[in-house]
Amino acid sequence: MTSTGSEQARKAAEGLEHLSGFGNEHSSEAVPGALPHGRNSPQRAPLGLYAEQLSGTAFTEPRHSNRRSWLYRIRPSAAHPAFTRIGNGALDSAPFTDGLADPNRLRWNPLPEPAEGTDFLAGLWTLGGNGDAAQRSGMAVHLYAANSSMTGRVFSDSDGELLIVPQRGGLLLRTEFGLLRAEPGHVALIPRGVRFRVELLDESARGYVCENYGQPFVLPELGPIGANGLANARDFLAPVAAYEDVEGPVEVVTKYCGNLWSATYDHSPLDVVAWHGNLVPYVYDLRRFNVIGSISYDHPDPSIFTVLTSPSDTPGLAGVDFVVFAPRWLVGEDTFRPPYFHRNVMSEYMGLIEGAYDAKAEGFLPGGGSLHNMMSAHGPDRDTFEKASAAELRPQKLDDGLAFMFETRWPVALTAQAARAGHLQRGYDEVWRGLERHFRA
Ligand SMILES: O=C(O)Cc1cc(O)ccc1O
Ligand SMILES: [Fe+2]
Repeated sequence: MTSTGSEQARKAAEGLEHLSGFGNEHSSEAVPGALPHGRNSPQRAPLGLYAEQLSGTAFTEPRHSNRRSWLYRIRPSAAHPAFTRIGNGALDSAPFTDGLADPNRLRWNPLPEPAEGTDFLAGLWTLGGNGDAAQRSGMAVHLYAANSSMTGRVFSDSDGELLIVPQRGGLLLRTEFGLLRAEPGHVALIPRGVRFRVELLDESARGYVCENYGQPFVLPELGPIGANGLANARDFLAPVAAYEDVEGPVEVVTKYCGNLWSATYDHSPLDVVAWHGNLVPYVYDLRRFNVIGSISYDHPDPSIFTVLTSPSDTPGLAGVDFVVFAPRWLVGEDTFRPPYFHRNVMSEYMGLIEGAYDAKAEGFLPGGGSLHNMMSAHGPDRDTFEKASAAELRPQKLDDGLAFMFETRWPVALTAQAARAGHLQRGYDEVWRGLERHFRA
């Protein structure tokens, strides 16, 4: 990418304004008077704009989960030519019919550096997933590695919302709703169907994407925790309206039931001058997460670190949870403090944004990832087990890492490229070898 490109993006990303609050009814206008008052679709929308509704849930879903926004735009989205199929590159979708759900513990190094000129969309690489995109259930795990901003094209995903987890390099997301900045340590969410362009704020960028085909992510219930805690609603930031008034060819790529389709519009579809509603893209700084843990004994289950959850029809059972392991104090008395040994009915994909993770002494790298599929036995590696079993238990600050997990209700089937990847670690099982027997009857 040219340095001018990232300079422009950096300038645009400076001092962005936001609207705060998860799930709020927001409204924003880039030009005063662009939003109609008292109604959504007046006979003539202000300033000659077109009114358009974008829904994220069925019209008839209960109020508390209903999502939609009204967009006031230069041209209606309907004004476009036919889409035609293009190659999917390394992007794949559920159902992963050739995919194998592997009972082995698996771990990958970071993706290899991409070829020169790879943008976010071209740099998406699917590891695996579950469910079925066309059934709006399940999820996919993708990684991305890019060294170029998207230019002359925008992307939208009809199959699900995209939770983007930058690990290296900041991103400027130019969306239909306005601009968002996502740096490593932040997450960004793009709702299903929202058009956006990713520009790089640094020389290169890489990270993770959870594509959620299921119900939109919400904040988890807090139960006995009370009215506050975990991710606080006001820390979720939506953009203010900002539009492109660009006439000329713009490629719009959409992912639709697993395949990429492209159409060349004669204008930019990022032409929304004003909008209101509760279906919005947003960013969240993971360092704002209010970490709750044990102040007596035992290691709590990591559900206590849930940032966002995509509910299923069964109460408490998530299609996918997004969980963060953020800096925190460990004070448990007579407690094995790192993650315990376990076999979990849910499947766990973990990534590392920076530093190290407390269950793995070595080999779990920033930008890499591990998959501990349903019922696979895992937990601390040998070195971590030995150290933590012998440690003197003083209050200890864990502040050298930021890890996360996509935890999903169904096993993750691998793509062939993930199963055969050169960056798949061989011999991951070794980290649990040599766990000695200590039993004395
Ligand atoms: O496997 C992991 O490292 C994730 C995890 C962390 C933890 O603290 C408890 C259970 C669990 O699955
Ligand atoms: Fe686990």
